[in-house]
Amino acid sequence: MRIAVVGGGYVGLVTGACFAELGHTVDIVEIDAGKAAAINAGRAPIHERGLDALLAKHAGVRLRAGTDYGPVALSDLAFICVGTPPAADGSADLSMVAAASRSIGEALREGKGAHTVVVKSTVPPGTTENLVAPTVGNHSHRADTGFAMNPEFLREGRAVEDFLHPDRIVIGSRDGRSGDTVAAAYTGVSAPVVRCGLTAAEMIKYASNALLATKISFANEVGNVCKRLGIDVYEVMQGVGMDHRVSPHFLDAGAGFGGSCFPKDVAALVSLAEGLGEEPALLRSVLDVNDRQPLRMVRMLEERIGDLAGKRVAVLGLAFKDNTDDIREARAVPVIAGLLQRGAAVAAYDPLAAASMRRVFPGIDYAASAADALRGADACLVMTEWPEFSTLNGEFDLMNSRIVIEGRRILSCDGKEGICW
Ligand SMILES: NC(=O)C1=CN([C@@H]2O[C@H](COP(=O)(O)OP(=O)(O)OC[C@H]3O[C@@H](n4cnc5c(N)ncnc54)[C@H](O)[C@@H]3O)[C@@H](O)[C@H]2O)C=CC1
Ligand SMILES: O=C(O)[C@H]1O[C@H](OP(=O)(O)OP(=O)(O)OC[C@H]2O[C@@H](n3ccc(=O)[nH]c3=O)[C@H](O)[C@@H]2O)[C@H](O)[C@@H](O)[C@@H]1O
Repeated sequence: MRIAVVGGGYVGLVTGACFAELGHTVDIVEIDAGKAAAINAGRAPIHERGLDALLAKHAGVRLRAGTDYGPVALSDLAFICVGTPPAADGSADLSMVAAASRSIGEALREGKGAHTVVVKSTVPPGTTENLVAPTVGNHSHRADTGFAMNPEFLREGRAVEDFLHPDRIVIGSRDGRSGDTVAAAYTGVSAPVVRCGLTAAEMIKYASNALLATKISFANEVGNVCKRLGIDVYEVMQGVGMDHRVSPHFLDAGAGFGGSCFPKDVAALVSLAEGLGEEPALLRSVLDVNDRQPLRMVRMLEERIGDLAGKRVAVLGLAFKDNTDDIREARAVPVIAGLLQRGAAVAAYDPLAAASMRRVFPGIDYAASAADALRGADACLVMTEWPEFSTLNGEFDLMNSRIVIEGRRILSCDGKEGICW
């Protein structure tokens, strides 16, 4: 099959590389010429386990990237994988989806045979039907294009594995042929396929992210009560998660959820619900609890050591989670801002994300290792679940005092004296 992937970011590049691995011929259309060149040179512009190996195997062979939409006209399937960032009011900004749809429409004017346009970006219910399909149609002047919606559930840092071994593949379509063509592209991936309408597929994605985010905020709210009671929320949630109706996943309390998706997708669902005249009280609370968690950590530290002015605080972990250099909505950002506001000096360390964070906070110290960040620190806040932090132990002895607040339950050192969450 010939597949065009529009947008070569986290989702587009992983989608393109994995479809090439499944045997398809893939063209990535990416407006950023630098990214396209890197992909063609076999260099992943993002850090994703397994991606370099796929690029080494397929770049220049079955996988090509460029800024030109020409390959769309030759494709059986064109996947839209551009960003849908939050607008100022929390709703999804669909300008990139609209622009991509226009360009796809123009390209399809030259196309022969059957084409299916597939939305993979996370978009509010109704977008494929009411924005993408009419925009493509108005610019292609064709009525024979098929449309499908195939949401993506991959996690950053585990994207290749998630794409090739998903829990399910959701395919929304308004005609059977389009849905069948998308399903055929996944031949070789073993997973149940959910077939539904376009709008239901869009809603499945929002509802999935919103439910996962809700589990985390629920665990955090219960965790805050557990803290007052002097009991361990992880022990409590382990007991709760053993009920198969709940599942043990996404019940880890701590600093709250970050990343480019949960905060924006829950906000977009809130905005959508409000626009429809609903009162999304639960979803608003999910965001509210999440917004408060990072500063709770700073306040816990103040309760513990008093005024933070002039204190040196090590912040371990800057990425929004482990195995990525992505700092979008990372919980370390409000924590560092809160520490600086209180006059503390920050020594930060992250195995991958220091360069990105330096653009946000150029004036703080960036250490080359966790040990360097901890040396001489009065306290430490752990913000990311990096596996390498789990083995830290003697390094905490380099601190002035062994006060460590875990925003992620990752430390396994013995003698957890002074260590709390
Ligand atoms: N990052 C993630 O883990 C996941 C993201 N999603 C969703 O997938 C979508 C894409 O997200 P990311 O890949 O993270 O975004 P991204 O920002 O990393 O990548 C989007 C890419 O599209 C390119 N682009 C923008 N407009 C274009 C146009 N008109 N033509 C060609 N290329 C264009 C940009 O230059 C950028 O490289 C979003 O809707 C997001 O919510 C869904 C599942 C997982
Ligand atoms: O739509 C998306 O973009 C993606 O959003 C999330 O993936 P991702 O944001 O990459 O990362 P997660 O592993 O879900 O973690 C998100 C945040 O929640 C936090 N988290 C996660 C689990 C938990 O129990 N507690 C918790 O605080 C993590 O530390 C991280 O900050 C979803 O897990 C993916 O299924 C989805 O495709």
